[in-house]
Amino acid sequence: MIEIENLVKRYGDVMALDGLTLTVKKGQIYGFLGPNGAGKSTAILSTLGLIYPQKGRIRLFEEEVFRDGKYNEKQLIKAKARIGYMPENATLWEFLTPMQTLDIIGESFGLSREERAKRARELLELVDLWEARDKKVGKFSKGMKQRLLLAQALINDPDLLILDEPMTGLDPTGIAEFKNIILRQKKEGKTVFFSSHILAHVEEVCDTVGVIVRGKLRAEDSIDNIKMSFLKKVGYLILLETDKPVSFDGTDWKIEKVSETKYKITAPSDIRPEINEIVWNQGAKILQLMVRVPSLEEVFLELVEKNKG
Ligand SMILES: Nc1ncnc2c1ncn2[C@@H]1O[C@H](COP(=O)(O)OP(=O)(O)OP(=O)(O)O)[C@@H](O)[C@H]1O
Repeated sequence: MIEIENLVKRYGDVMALDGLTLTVKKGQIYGFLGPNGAGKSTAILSTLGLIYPQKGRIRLFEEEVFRDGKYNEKQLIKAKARIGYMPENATLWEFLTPMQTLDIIGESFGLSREERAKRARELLELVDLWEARDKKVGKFSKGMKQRLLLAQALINDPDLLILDEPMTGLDPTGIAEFKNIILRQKKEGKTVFFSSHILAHVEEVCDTVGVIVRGKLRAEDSIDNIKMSFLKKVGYLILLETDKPVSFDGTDWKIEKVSETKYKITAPSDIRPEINEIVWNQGAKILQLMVRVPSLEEVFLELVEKNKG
């Protein structure tokens, strides 16, 4: 659905995208994760043809829309008819009701009066705002506003939804509600690409995560696979029964002696068989061996730290 290749965007001296490459496949919920200023909004704005990168390629729905500084306007317009976009920090007309808001947006997409009324009802039910359909938006909570913005993005029944930081500023209930709506989109066969700098937003809901740091993608995979690739950093916490210290000389493992019988070991692969052998050969016994799989949070922070420059 989205293929970005070696995209470069400079704002004066600031290198916002430094050869960004990423792929979003049909039916995915793709979490575009990165710290503040990493280049997420720049990538999204480029995908929508709203800013001019200097180099690279962008394909949408398998058609090239951008190459080396130029958009193919015809293809871009065609692609955008199939995209729903929710910008970061978007504002609503506070003095209008959700019905009026969706009516105006529907009209701008060329929907007839009947279509607009039908679509508004479907969408307001979907985002759980039907009861509030005739209330002024100005009185809404942040969560209600975000859900209305999402309904707005869905007005043209898009195949691809692009959401820039949609959950920022929501409370836990708001986040849970938003995640549910996103999951429902996937069930309907839609593809969702959304950015966040908060890890908890992408965990649970995304099947694929791309991590951008300083304008480059540093990892792109399923959450499980990203964690697996960090298995080399897995730590084993070992409890031994021994009357003398055990030596791990000759291994390249990182050993931290917590006490005479307790060791924390970090190793680049699954070393469980070797640990057994070493300990056994020195007359000691393993009482407990715990594997410490890193959380996505740790993986993310590590990626950010490693690529900070
Ligand atoms: N219009 C602009 N003019 C100059 N520099 C800009 C402009 N827009 C963004 N930048 C810079 O480009 C870099 C990437 O910004 P971008 O907004 O794409 O990051 P982001 O990952 O979306 O950040 P956030 O999570 O804070 O929204 C940052 O250093 C930012 O300051």
